[in-house]
Amino acid sequence: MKIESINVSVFTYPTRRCSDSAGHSHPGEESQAKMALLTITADDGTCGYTLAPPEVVRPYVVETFFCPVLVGQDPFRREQLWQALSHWQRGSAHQLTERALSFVEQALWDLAGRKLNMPVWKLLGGYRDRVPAYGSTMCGDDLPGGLSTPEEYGRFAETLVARGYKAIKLHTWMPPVSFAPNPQMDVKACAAVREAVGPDIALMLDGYHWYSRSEALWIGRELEKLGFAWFEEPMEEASMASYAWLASNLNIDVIGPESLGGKHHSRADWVQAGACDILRAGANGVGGIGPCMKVASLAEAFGMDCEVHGNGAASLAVVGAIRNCRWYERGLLHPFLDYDQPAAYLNSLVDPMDSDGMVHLPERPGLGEDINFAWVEAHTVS
Ligand SMILES: O=C(O)[C@H](O)[C@@H](O)[C@@H](O)C(=O)NO
Ligand SMILES: [Mg+2]
Repeated sequence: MKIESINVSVFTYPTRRCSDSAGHSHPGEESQAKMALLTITADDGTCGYTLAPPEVVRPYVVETFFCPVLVGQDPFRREQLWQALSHWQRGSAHQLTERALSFVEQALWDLAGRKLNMPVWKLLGGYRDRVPAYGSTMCGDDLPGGLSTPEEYGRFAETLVARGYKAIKLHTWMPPVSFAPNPQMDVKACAAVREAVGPDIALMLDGYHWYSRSEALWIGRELEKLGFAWFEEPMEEASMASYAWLASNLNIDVIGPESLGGKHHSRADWVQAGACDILRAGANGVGGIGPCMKVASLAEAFGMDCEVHGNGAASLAVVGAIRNCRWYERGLLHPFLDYDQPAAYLNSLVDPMDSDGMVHLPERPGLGEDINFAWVEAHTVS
């Protein structure tokens, strides 16, 4: 079996999600967005697919890195192909990103699953066929009735518990919201949510990512009083020393790194430095499903959990495959948006959640995305 071609088609779809100047998503007016469908085709006709941001898998990346390394190769030799691409990264002048590496690697997993008629989460180990989800809110905003006050966070948390969530993670206010960053407001939102949902719902905070050590320490101690389960990315993750200092001064679990590069290598340094109590990695950012599994194994070897970052088929497959992850991150959620409504290019969600807050792993072969190929074809623009 050999890889014959790698293609990307970009298509449009309607969305009410928009990004602010810091790249965080919020609800907005309906607009047309673009998504890329990356397809790896083998010589026997088997295909592997991933959905990715068009800029991440743009033609230059496909032609300069993906095709020279993958075309003509056996698609089942994922580790060898991943190592080759990973080594090309150094000479790519930062053009071959870890997200690009993640998406092409995921397409190889999807191809393997489709060829073997098996869901990827079972190929990875198949630890469980359903996982508890936490509701991960969008960042705060200044939209009346949205997430503009602590009370609105509390009310939204009540609706999430009614939907079935047994855990909720708050992303609080960040610039460009006028009063952000604001440690006191962050804590007020956390207190309002704890008051609204009671003591039995697990709560976590993922706040402004550039607080000082002093600000982070104060917030962390307030979260301890509120019985929060973990404290996420309160400071610049490039400063591992700051996280080692914070983790040594707090009882609440400090989790990370999420946005830091370095794949599974940087995660090993964080464990060695005591910079976190819970490791973090997502299949879309750490270099793909394989590196994400390596981080999970590293965490397990040190008696730690690895809380997988982000929603989506690939991260969900990892969560379904391993024991040492307590939650699937389902989101991002907002009072104005219905997460349970699949995007126009999907026939159904890859992460449906029942009324007990359990997400059921897909039984479809491959990653399990239920892609509406007719929609993609009809709305392809390049
Ligand atoms: O863009 C981001 O910072 C992330 O996507 C973020 O919104 C969210 O996914 C996160 O931090 N999860 O933990
Ligand atoms: Mg986060």
